[in-house]
Amino acid sequence: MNAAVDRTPSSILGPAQLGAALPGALRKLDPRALLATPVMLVVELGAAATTVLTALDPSVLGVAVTVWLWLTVLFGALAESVAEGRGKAQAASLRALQTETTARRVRGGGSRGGRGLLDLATDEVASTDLRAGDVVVVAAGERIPGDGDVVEGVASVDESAVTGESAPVIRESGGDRCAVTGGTTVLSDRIAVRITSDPGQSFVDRMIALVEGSQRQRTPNEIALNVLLGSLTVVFVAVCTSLYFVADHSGARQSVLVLTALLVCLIPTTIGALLSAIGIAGMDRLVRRNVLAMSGRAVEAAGDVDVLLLDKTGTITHGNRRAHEVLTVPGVPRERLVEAALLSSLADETPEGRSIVELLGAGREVPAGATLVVFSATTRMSGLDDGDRRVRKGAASAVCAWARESGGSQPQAVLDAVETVSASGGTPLVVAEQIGAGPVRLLGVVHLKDVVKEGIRERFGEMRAMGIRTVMITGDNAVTAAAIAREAGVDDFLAEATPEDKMALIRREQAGGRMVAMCGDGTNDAPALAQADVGVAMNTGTTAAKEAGNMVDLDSDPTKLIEVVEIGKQLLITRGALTTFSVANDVAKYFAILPAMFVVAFPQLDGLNVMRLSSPGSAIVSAVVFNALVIVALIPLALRGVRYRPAAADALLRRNLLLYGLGGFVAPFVGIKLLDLLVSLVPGL
Ligand SMILES: Nc1ncnc2c1ncn2[C@@H]1O[C@H](COP(=O)(O)OP(=O)(O)OP(=O)(O)O)[C@@H](O)[C@H]1O
Ligand SMILES: [K+]
Ligand SMILES: [Mg+2]
Repeated sequence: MNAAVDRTPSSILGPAQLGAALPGALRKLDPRALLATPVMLVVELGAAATTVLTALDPSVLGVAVTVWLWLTVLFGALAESVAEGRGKAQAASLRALQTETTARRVRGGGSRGGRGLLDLATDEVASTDLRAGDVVVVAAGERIPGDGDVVEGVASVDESAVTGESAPVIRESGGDRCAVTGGTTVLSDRIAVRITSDPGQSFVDRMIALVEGSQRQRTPNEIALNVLLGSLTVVFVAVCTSLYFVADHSGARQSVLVLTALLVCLIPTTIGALLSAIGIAGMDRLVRRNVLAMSGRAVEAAGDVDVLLLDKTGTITHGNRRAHEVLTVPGVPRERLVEAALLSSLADETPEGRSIVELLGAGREVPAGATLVVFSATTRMSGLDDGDRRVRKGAASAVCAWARESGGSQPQAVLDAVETVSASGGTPLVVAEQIGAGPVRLLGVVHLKDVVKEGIRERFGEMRAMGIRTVMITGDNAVTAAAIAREAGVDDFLAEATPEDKMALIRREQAGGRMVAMCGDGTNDAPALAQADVGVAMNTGTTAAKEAGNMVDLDSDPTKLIEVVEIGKQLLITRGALTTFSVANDVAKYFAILPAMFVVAFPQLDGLNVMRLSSPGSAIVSAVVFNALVIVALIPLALRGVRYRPAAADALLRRNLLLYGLGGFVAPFVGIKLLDLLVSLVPGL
C-alpha cells in the first residue's frame, strides 16, 4: 500500500501497539489536553494532590494510591493514543502519493472552454505550484498532478493507490465520471484536467488528516455525554467533600489521601477514559472498509438511518450509459435520423453523446458557424443550431414539450419506440429537428443502455431486513425508472427528478422525522447529498458530489451503506454499553468499599461489610487498582466495538442493559475481593 490497501485488522493491543502509542499517551497528560475530558482531568488533579501529600508524609498507602492514580490517567491517554495509532501507517503511505511531480500546464488554459485544450502549448511547472483553475495535460504513464475534472478526452486511470482497487477506471470529460484524484496514474491516452483544489486541500490531504484523527471533532452526542459525565463528577466531588466533614464530626476521621482515592473510584473514569477512543475507532473501522467519513456526526446519524435515496445512473447502474441502437419511425428515412442524431451529438462532450458518435460513425464535422446547445439536467436536451435549422436530442418528455410548443405533432410510432426502450430499462433519447419557425418534427429514438450493478438486489433485501427503505431517484422517465427499480429491487422510485426535486424529497422525509441517507455521483446530486443526514458520494463521481457529501465511498458501492449503518449502530451501542458498565461499576464500588473504610470506626456497619476486605487501607488500594485495570481490560472492546446483530432495537437494549449493567455491578465485588487478597500481603496495608 497504499493507504487503503493495508486493511488487514492487526492485533488491537499487542506490545508493539502499546510501545508505539506510549509517547503520544505521555503528551496527552498535559492538563490542557485533558480539559476536554473533565473526568480524567479530575483524576490527574487527584494524582497531583496525592503526590504532594505523600511527599510531605510518606506512607506505603500514599505511594500505592499515588502510583495507581497516575496509572489511571495514563491508561486513559493510552487508549486514545492506541486508537489514533491505527491510522498512522495509512497516513504514511498516503503521504508517498504526494511527492512532487512535474506538470504540463496549458498556457492560458484556465480561461478557455473544454475543446482543443489538448493541442495548446504547455509550460512545465512543479505540481506544488498548481492552483485551482489551472489546466494541465496528462498522458499515459504520467501521474495526475492534482485533483481536478477531466475537461477534454478519455483515459483509463489506475486509482489503486487511493482506492486499493487494481482494475483501471475510465475517466472522461462531460459526464459524472470526470473527477480525477491527484497522485493517481494515467494508463492510456491523454486528458486535459482542470485543477479544482489548491495545494494542501486535496482529497489525499483530507484523507491523511482523517486517518490520523487530527481532523476529528467531537459529535453532539459525545459532547452531551461528556457534560453528563462532568456533572456526575461534580456530584461525587461534593459527596466526598461532605464525607470528609461528616467523618471528622463523627470521630472517624478520613485522610484527604483516602478520600481522593475514593473520589476517583466513584466518578465514571471507565467511560471517561474510553470515550474518545470509541469515536476514533469507529472512524477507523469505516476507513478500513474504504469509506472516508468527513464528519463523526454523519457516522452516528448512519446508525439511525430510516430511508436511503439513490441516484440511478452510476449508483445503481454502472453508469456507462451507451448508445445501443436507433429506432426509426415510418415516414422518416433511417439516414435522416442518423444524420440528425449525429449532428446533435458531435459537440456533446457527455459520455452519452460520445457513445452516439461511436455507434453511428464519425466522419462528420460540426458545420462552421453552428452554435452548440449543451446538455443540462434542467433542459434535458442537447444539440446544435445551424443557421435556421435546430437539431435536438433528449428526454422524451422534454423533446415532446418542445414539439408541442411549436405546434408539432407527436406520432404514435415515436411514443411506442420510447415505450419499448423504457420498458426494457433503457434510456430513450428522442431526436427532433425544427426548420425556421416551423413545427418541430420527431425523427426517431436512440436507445441508451446501462447495466445494473451485480448483487445489488440481495443487498437491498438486507437493508429491508434492517428496516431501511430504499428509494431510487432519477432524471430518467417513469417507465425506465420502473423497469430498473424492479430489476434492482428498490422499494420505491421517483422519476424525472430535477436536482431540486431530489432535495425536496429529502426535506419531506426529514420533516416526517426520518433520518435520510443519500448515495449519488453527479453534480446534480450535490444539493441532495448536502441536505441528507448521511451523504455518501461515489468515488467515481464528480468533485462537486464528493465535496457536498459527508462521506466518500472509494469503492463506489452504494450497498456499502449497509456496513456504514452497522458501524454507526455499533458506535452508538458500544458507547451506551460502556457507559452503562462504567456507572454500574461505580455504584457497586460505593457499596463495596464504604463499609470497609468505616467498619473500624463503626462496628455496627459490620452487617454491610459483605466483602470482608482485610483492612481499610487494603480496601482503598484494591479499589483504585481495580478501577485502573478495568480501563485497560476494556480498551480492546472500545476499539473493536460491541458486536452488532440485526435485531429489534428494544431487544438489543434490554440485552445490553442486562449484560453491561449487571456485569458492571457484579465485577467490582469479585475483582476487588481478589485484589484485596493480594494487596493485603503487602506490609503496611
Ligand atoms: N447528453 C445528453 N443529451 C441529451 N439528453 C440527455 C443527455 N444525457 C441524458 N439525457 C437525458 O436527460 C435525462 C436526465 O439525465 P441526468 O443524467 O441528469 O439524470 P440524473 O438526474 O442524473 O438521473 P440518473 O443519474 O439517476 O439517471 C436522461 O434520462 C436522458 O433522457
Ligand atoms: K471510577
Ligand atoms: Mg446521475
